Amino acid sequence: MARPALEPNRRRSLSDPLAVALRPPPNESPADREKRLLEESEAKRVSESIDEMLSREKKDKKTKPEVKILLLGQSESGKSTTLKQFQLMHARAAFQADRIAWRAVIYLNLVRSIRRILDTISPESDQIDDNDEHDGEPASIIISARGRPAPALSGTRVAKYEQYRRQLEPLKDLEARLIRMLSSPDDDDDEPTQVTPKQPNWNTYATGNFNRVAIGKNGRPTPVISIPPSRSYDSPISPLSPSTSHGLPSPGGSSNSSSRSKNAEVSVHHTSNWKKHFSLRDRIKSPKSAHTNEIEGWWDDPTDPVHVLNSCSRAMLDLWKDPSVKQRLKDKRLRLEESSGFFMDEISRITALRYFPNDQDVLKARLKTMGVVEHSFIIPDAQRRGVNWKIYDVGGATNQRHAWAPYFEDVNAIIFLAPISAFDQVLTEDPATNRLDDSMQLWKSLVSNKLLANVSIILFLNKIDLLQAKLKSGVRLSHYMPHYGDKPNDYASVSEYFYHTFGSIHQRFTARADREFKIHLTSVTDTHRTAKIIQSVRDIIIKANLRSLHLM
Ligand SMILES: Nc1nc2c(ncn2[C@@H]2O[C@H](COP(=O)(O)OP(=O)(O)OP(=O)(O)O)[C@@H](O)[C@H]2O)c(=O)[nH]1
Ligand SMILES: [Mg+2]
Repeated sequence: MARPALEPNRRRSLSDPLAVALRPPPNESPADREKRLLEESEAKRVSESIDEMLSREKKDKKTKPEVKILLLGQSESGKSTTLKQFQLMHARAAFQADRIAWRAVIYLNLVRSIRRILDTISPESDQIDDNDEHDGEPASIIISARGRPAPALSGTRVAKYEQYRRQLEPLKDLEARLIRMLSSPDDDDDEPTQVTPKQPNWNTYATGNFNRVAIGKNGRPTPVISIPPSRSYDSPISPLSPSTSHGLPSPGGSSNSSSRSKNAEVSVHHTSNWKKHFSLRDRIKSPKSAHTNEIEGWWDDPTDPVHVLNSCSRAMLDLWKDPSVKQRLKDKRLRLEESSGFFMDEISRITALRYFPNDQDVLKARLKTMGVVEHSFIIPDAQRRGVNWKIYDVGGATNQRHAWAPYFEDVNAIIFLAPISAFDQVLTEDPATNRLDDSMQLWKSLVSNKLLANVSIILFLNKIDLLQAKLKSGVRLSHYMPHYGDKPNDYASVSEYFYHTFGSIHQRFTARADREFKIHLTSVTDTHRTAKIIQSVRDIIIKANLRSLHLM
């Protein structure tokens, strides 16, 4: 039998193992040969079209501008709130679709405020003050000097305390239930156990020594989920029980270990699907009716948390309006109005059966971030081309900061938030550290970080509304920052002082003096004001980005 003609590549490279492997069988029939050649030609066509697709994507990626932004700052500085403002501006439909899911968080914020009040006014809290003066310090309590809390005063007794406690007892179970609903079954396992330094050595990441966190996709740390394990709420230490309250509660825990677990802040990672229980999807009969108030919704479901809240509404209002309660909170120096997730002035609206959160409620709702959450937006540039913005919202608590560094490498801009109203507060997770000190240290280490030398930085001196209220109420900055001296204690002088202080830290320590750098005085819960600031941030970032593209 005649030997089939050698394929050209065969002739060239018989010793090539790949060519040998691809060599057709020696006794190939003409029909088999034709079939093989057809298959080979089809495979070649497919392979070429994949190559073409890949190269097109690569080209697209090169030409389609992309901007990466990191939101940084200590816990409760306002990072997630800033992100919500971006969503409001650039993904409004999705933001509004999610509003109903925030109902659970807002309920929980409200219930926790009630518990903080009850714990603070309980007669037992005086014993704790006497025995354990400085433990269990809430984040919003006044501290007497940099770091040391002022002794709490016993003062006024609340005559109706027992009555309030009894009437509000159902909220105890509701709190545990809301936490269970917000958490997913697997979340408990993800409680971060690492003890990390406040200021991780981010530079070690650049030298390849960064091995503290589990590395996930893209070589970045895998995000963690943390919801206080429900067992701490099922434990005999009952959140609302007068006989078991320990110290003053705080929004995120206290230095007292037992109260720390019961007060641990609820935090949910985006992967935990916390929105599912409160979305409208399964409840509305006709989606259209959502706009006409005709929906048959959660208020028809007797198991919905709103019923417990609604039945406790009167007692909540009485508690909050009671002058002896107000005085007691003042004596104990608990300024609840300043704390995260404050809804006490809207009890009637929020506990109404048909309560539907508005935009402002969502901005005020507090849910602590764990890990790093990526959000994408298409934002038009000056030429109306869609630019892909990736914004990373990180957890700011000290045990979360180790996860920031892997994002430093390819980020274009950082929005750093420093809550300047917090000059008289301490970190929830570390009551020995003044919040403003912590913000300044963080700021210094970021601006001097060589990995970030080419990154534009926008500084938000945030919570100016709270700063204004605090100064007006007579709290003196010089009491906490002796450097401030006898300058006027008004908003204009104090905000200028912070503007100058943070600005000069940048000037002295920056890794690159000519980077794009801008400072804004912000109140990121204020939509109108923040929209304007975001617009200017957008312009700065796009300008800096274009410049770097041209330089490349
Ligand atoms: N009054 C007022 N409240 C603010 C401001 N910025 C943020 N908040 C509130 O402060 C709380 C904490 O804000 P978040 O945005 O959750 O803080 P975060 O920086 O994301 O905190 P972590 O996730 O723990 O790192 C929320 O209840 C916000 O509504 C502000 O400028 N003024
Ligand atoms: Mg957050």
